[in-house]
Amino acid sequence: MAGAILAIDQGTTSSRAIVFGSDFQPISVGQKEFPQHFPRSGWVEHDPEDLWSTTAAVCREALERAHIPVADIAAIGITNQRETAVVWDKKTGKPVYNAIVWQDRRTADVCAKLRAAGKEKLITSKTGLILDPYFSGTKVAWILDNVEGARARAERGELAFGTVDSWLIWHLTGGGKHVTDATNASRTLLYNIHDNCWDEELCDLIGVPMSMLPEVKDCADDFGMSRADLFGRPLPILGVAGDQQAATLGQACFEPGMVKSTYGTGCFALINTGKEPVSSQNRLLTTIAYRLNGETTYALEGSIFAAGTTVQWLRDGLGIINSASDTQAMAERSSREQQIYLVPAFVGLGAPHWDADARAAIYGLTRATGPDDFARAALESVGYQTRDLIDAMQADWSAQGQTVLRVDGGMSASNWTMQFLADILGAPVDRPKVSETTALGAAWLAGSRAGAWPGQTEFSAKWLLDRRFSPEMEQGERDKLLAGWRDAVRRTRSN
Ligand SMILES: Nc1ncnc2c1ncn2[C@@H]1O[C@H](COP(=O)(O)OP(=O)(O)O)[C@@H](O)[C@H]1O
Ligand SMILES: O=P(O)(O)OC[C@H](O)CO
Repeated sequence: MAGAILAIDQGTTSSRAIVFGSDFQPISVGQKEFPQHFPRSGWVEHDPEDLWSTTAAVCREALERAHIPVADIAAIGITNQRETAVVWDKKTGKPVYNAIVWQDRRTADVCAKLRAAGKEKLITSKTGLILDPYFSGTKVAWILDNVEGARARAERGELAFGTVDSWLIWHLTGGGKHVTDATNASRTLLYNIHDNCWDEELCDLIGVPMSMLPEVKDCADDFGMSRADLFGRPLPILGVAGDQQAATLGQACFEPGMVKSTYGTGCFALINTGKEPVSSQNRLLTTIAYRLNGETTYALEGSIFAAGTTVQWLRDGLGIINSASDTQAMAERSSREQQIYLVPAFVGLGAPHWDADARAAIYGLTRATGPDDFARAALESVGYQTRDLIDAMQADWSAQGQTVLRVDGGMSASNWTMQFLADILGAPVDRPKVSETTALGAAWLAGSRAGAWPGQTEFSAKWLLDRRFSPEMEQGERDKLLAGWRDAVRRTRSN
């Protein structure tokens, strides 16, 4: 099948590769988990060598399982966990420290100092981001300041910084290319999203020498050729986007006002706001949705740190479920008499609260509360948090109008959760047939650049609905539940 694409999805907990046919359907998948390192409370690291070795292995696995000649692969597309920072030696390709992961909070004090120095407004106006340890810039500076000799080496031009896409491309191309795309660059705190370039003032302020930074390309662009020995022949890398932006493309959210929400470990909702960046009054992020043919399309993003991870906590922390899908029957059994609220601030609260010090809490327990009610509260917390994001989006951008939410990610498989989401939003929730929207978005970038896949209009027309969840809840009930949720969040916040 000519026109097939190898899509790499390097995520927080696993590396995946999917071969898509020219009909946009997955042909084969390879997936490998890798170790998470938690050296101290609030620190999260990955070994960069693991990111690369698992990626190379899953690519080979997917290619073998596809049972098609490698010559039929038109291109490689890459999508990745965003913000995670890798610093390596330009000569040897060896990392100088582990990758510091997006969830890592170690630079909270650096952010607090910058805030106290009155720098947040400047940073937000240029980057569209909030001054938070979530983003790459302060993580890179931490490596330079804490690994012996690293800052001097960086200043001599010997070290490279990259988000995970850059690190993978460096290795895929045999160390020849130090590149990234505009979406990944827009998550670093170092990139000016209005001028579309690295920002010297921000690099000075945060302490990252500009010689470390990769060249920034469009999302569909020439990122180099893979080494001939890796997959049997060199393959062109023609598409790159951060995973949430890739999901936005895979969901064909090309029109202003279209919004997608991805439910994996966390939840990330992006609304396409068109060619003009909308600056948020409600603590959402302004970010680059995609850059194609030199033209930038922007999005407002709401990032929530706990969605599927709350279900994992029911399994691994409380031991009340064996597998994530058990929650469906439990939530169905739970009595509405039991109105408990779980605010899943396990690593603080993300948008729109940005409260790094809040910790999770449960309210409304009685002697009759049981495991079924905990499961329901966990699933409901995902709906409530999404509602908070959508409210913020509507307040920021009046052009939005009626919301139809396109959903994807592992947790969107939960029918109960998706129905509650529609109920609490009071708006329809659409789940597509292809659940691998993140990888599909990367594949579309590469496939369209290769000329093997169609452009936006035809691709959008092929987006197929699996199921629409329509709101069934009475307005009075919704208002009552939301009032209880807001009260629970207020009591959980540290600020
Ligand atoms: N049927 C289900 N019901 C509830 N949660 C689910 C279900 N299936 C998967 N999940 C949750 O979805 C998450 C996995 O989604 P995935 O998109 O693979 O995440 P990631 O890419 O962040 O690793 C897990 O946290 C899991 O608990
Ligand atoms: O790897 P995921 O799917 O958990 O996504 C991580 C996000 O890109 C973090 O911003």
